[in-house]
Amino acid sequence: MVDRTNRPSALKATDAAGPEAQVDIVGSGSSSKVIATLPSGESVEVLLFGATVTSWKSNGGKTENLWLSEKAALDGSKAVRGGVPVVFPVFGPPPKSGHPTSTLPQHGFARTSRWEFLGKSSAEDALGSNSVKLDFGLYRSGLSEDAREAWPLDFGLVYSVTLSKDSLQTIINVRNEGQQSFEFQFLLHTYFKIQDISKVAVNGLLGVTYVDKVLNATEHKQSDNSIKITGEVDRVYTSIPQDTTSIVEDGKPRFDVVRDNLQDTVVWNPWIEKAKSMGDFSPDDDYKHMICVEVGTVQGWQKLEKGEVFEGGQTIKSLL
Ligand SMILES: O=P(O)(O)OC[C@H]1O[C@H](O)[C@H](O)[C@@H](O)[C@@H]1O
Repeated sequence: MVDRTNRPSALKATDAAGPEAQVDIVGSGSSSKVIATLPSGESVEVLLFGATVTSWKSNGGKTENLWLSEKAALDGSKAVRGGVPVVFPVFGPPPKSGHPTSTLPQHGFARTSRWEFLGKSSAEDALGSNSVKLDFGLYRSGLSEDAREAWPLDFGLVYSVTLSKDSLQTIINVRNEGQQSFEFQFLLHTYFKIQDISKVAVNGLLGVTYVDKVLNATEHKQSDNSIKITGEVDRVYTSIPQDTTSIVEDGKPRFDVVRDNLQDTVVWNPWIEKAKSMGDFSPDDDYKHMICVEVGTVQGWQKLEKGEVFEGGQTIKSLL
């Protein structure tokens, strides 16, 4: 784990000799995005709207790892369909009443708020490869009036996106900056790009209890280590002891998703009808080319007292 303060370390250039990552801010207004590229060609793109990672290319920049709908709104008009939307402070539809998140929209406000780019820092790993960390911030002052009214609590989020040669790390740091305690849920709604859903399996959840949202929210225990996707899947796996969930394609490991201080994972594929019914999911049959494996803390609530900090996230490894 990195430091648990809520502010990113001062911008610091690497002491390492050799070229550093290139970081550019492109576009304007709600379409602004930060693009970082390593000297070896790998890259990441983060839209300030939602701090949504919309592209992550590994393998010298040749392999796109994230699925992004052709009709994803990238102009700040709605949450991005694809990439890595950040879900905070509530997952899914909020509780009907009686909770401070009750009047928030599905998946909360983080994915539809404009974040600040706080800066970059560079580092070199043990093998001498460069990596670059981009920090994004969202505070109460940055929320829409609606969100501020719906969730009248004082908080600070710093979201750090670190691009390395074969991995992407995305970590949230949540601080309670107010006088009273608050509760939240958090999830990274990662859309992985895959070649063919019929050849994909999600491994590493054996023995874990899950709620099946397709089967009327019934509770089950995962009895097979290998989950094949042959229809709509929407499952919330909770209290997972294993750190790593793997996406295997054609019998070969494709991605490892390593949880950091997060115990839950949602596995989602909308399949034929649901994909068709979503106006921003395109092309219709691209449910064949994506799988969401979403790490988070969504069972119950994380509680932060005044001044307390929570930190958690994921490291995703592209294994091609
Ligand atoms: O359409 P969205 O609000 O982006 O939600 C997309 C999906 O997110 C999660 O995976 C939930 O478990 C699903 O129930 C939901 O359909």
